[in-house]
Amino acid sequence: MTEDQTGPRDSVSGPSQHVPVVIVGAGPVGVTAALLLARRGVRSVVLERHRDVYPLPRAVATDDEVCRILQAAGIHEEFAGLARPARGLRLLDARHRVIAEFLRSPRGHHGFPQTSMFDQPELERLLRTALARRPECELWGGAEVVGVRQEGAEGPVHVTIRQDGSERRLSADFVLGCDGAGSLTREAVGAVWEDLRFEEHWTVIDVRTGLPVRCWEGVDQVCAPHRPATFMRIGENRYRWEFRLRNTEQLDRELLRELVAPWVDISHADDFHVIREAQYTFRARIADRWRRGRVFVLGDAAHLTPPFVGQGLCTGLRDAHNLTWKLARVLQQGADERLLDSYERERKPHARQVIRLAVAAGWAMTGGQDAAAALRRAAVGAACRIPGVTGLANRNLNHPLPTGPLTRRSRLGGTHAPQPWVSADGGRARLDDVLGDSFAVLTAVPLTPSLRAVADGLGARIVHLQETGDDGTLAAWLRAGRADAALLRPDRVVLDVVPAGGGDFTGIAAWAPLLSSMRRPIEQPVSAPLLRSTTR
Ligand SMILES: O=C(O)/C=C/c1cccc(O)c1
Repeated sequence: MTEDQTGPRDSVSGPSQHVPVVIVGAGPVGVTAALLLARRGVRSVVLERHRDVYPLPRAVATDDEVCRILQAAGIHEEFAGLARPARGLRLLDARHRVIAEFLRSPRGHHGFPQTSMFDQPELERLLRTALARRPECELWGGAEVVGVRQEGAEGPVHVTIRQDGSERRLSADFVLGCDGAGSLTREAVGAVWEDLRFEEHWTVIDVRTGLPVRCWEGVDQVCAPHRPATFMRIGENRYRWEFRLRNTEQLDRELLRELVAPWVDISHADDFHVIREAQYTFRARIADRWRRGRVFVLGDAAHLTPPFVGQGLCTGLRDAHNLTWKLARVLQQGADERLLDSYERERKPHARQVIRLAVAAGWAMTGGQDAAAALRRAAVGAACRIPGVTGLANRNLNHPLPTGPLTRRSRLGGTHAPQPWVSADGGRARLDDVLGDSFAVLTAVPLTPSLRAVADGLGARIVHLQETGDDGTLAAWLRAGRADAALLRPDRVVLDVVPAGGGDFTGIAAWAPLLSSMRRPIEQPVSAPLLRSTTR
């Protein structure tokens, strides 16, 4: 990528420090990526142009898969202390009658509440505290990245940084651009936005109040083309409203009183403090490429989604989870760099689907003022048939990643394994805490020596379902997937299965060459039927 570089070429003299990974941007995606790498022993420097956490809230929601990612980063318990499980999402009509209700479970497939609300600055402080505990990570505040350039096809990436009035340079094996919508790294990757055709101006207000607020402890989406709105409780006495104002409107106290009246009466009250008011242009966009050479983009640098399904930050954290274990395998085990091609291939279709769902939800709230639109909205209540709105029922999108070398075609391939509580050391633990940070095999039957050798080649933990002491979730899941055993990637996605009745991992010929470590090649069994006895 020498010819497609961003920023000054060699304006900085002197030797540059080398680090395996440079992460541009210390928002939640960047810091989570650093923590996930650190858990695998990969060193990184996180560069952030601001010195402190941005003090105002932006993202407000996580789903259960994202809580699992925070678990992998080692902060889920602290996060639970500041998050508030939500009951779900309701679509209301202009008169605030419920048209459709999508309830979220307090314990979803991943073992966490399917929707939780939180305050972003609190999450960011938590992430940074966790980062400060890791010797593998450094966070450089006040460090603005002004150039990213890879030396040749195989060479290191040079990052030019402006800090305290002077420029310095870092070189890295890989650079992760977690630098948001205005990403400089995206330019370095040579990406352009694909417009997914949604652009609306909304006003977001965050409020602190002790007044009684009519609230069902979930998210309200008001589907009223003249006055669409979103409302949710974020904390003990913290609330968020989002309104699409008319072009001529100014949000003064009188208009605010009128807008929030369906939820709270502020006519005679002082105790209603707007702690933030911001104008946003909600957009739907996806970068046409997410990687060039050893430079990647993640989060808002790669995709922008309207907030109507609460998935903006979640999508970025999924990117970090998907990419970091692969990078670690390349850096530490000498795995083939083609492994990294799967990042964009797996993540982009999912991000696109999330954006489409958010656009559909936005359309349900705002689209059309004619009689046909009114009828369509009425139909939502009856059958939830507005295109995309049915997807809200399953908005945490536990749909399979596309089939590829690391997601073999089978009933379970590319899906996440569930996470029940299991027995551990005489107590109880979440499954992932027992599995550790690497690959894992969940098996209902004893493994043959050759399958065991494959698992060993991956450094996989082998867990026999008879011994997990879970509530039967795992056995039922394997049965439903018609599998005797499932091979899980470090991000808990099913890489491959041993089909019910025995056999080999079905796709080993595709994934073994990508995952092989230079130190410990994975041997492919010639024929490896499972032993059918129950003894080992
Ligand atoms: O579908 C859910 O459970 C939550 C959706 C959500 C969360 C946060 C903000 C939103 O506009 C929607």
